[in-house]
Amino acid sequence: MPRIVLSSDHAAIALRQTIATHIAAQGHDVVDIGPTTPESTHYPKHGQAAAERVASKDCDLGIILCGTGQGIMMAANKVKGIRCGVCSDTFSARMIRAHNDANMLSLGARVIGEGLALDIVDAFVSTAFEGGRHAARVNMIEPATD
Ligand SMILES: O=C(CO)[C@H](O)[C@H](O)[C@H](O)COP(=O)(O)O
Repeated sequence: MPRIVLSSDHAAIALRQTIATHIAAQGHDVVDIGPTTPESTHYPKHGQAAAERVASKDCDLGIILCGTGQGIMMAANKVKGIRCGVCSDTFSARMIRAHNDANMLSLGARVIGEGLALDIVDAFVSTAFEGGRHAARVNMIEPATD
């Protein structure tokens, strides 16, 4: 089971906590780095903090949320080694794993409801990268450093 880091800004605390409970019940090792209090905060620092957990390989995957999912995704993708996509449908959630080897998923808590969010999360965490022809393309996004 992958170890999964979660983070959000103030716009998505309740949905993030629901997702954390959901994937923990599936047996995933969940690292929820908050925040837990509802004060307004700044999505870039939360996106970057989660991305650094994934980039350092402390965690295998990351799930981040803000109001739209867009700003926190932009921040996460600035961290070397991160491939993060915003998803509002399950097909995209499967494809960003299968074809793009995305290691982070971003969700918009003001865009989608809880049921769809959990389905998207399930699609993301249960899909493996297909490799093959997709590997060369993913390598063009960012050359491997290992
Ligand atoms: O959606 C967002 C960025 O893409 C974030 O949730 C922002 O925090 C949002 O824009 C904040 O809006 P708010 O009116 O300050 O809650």
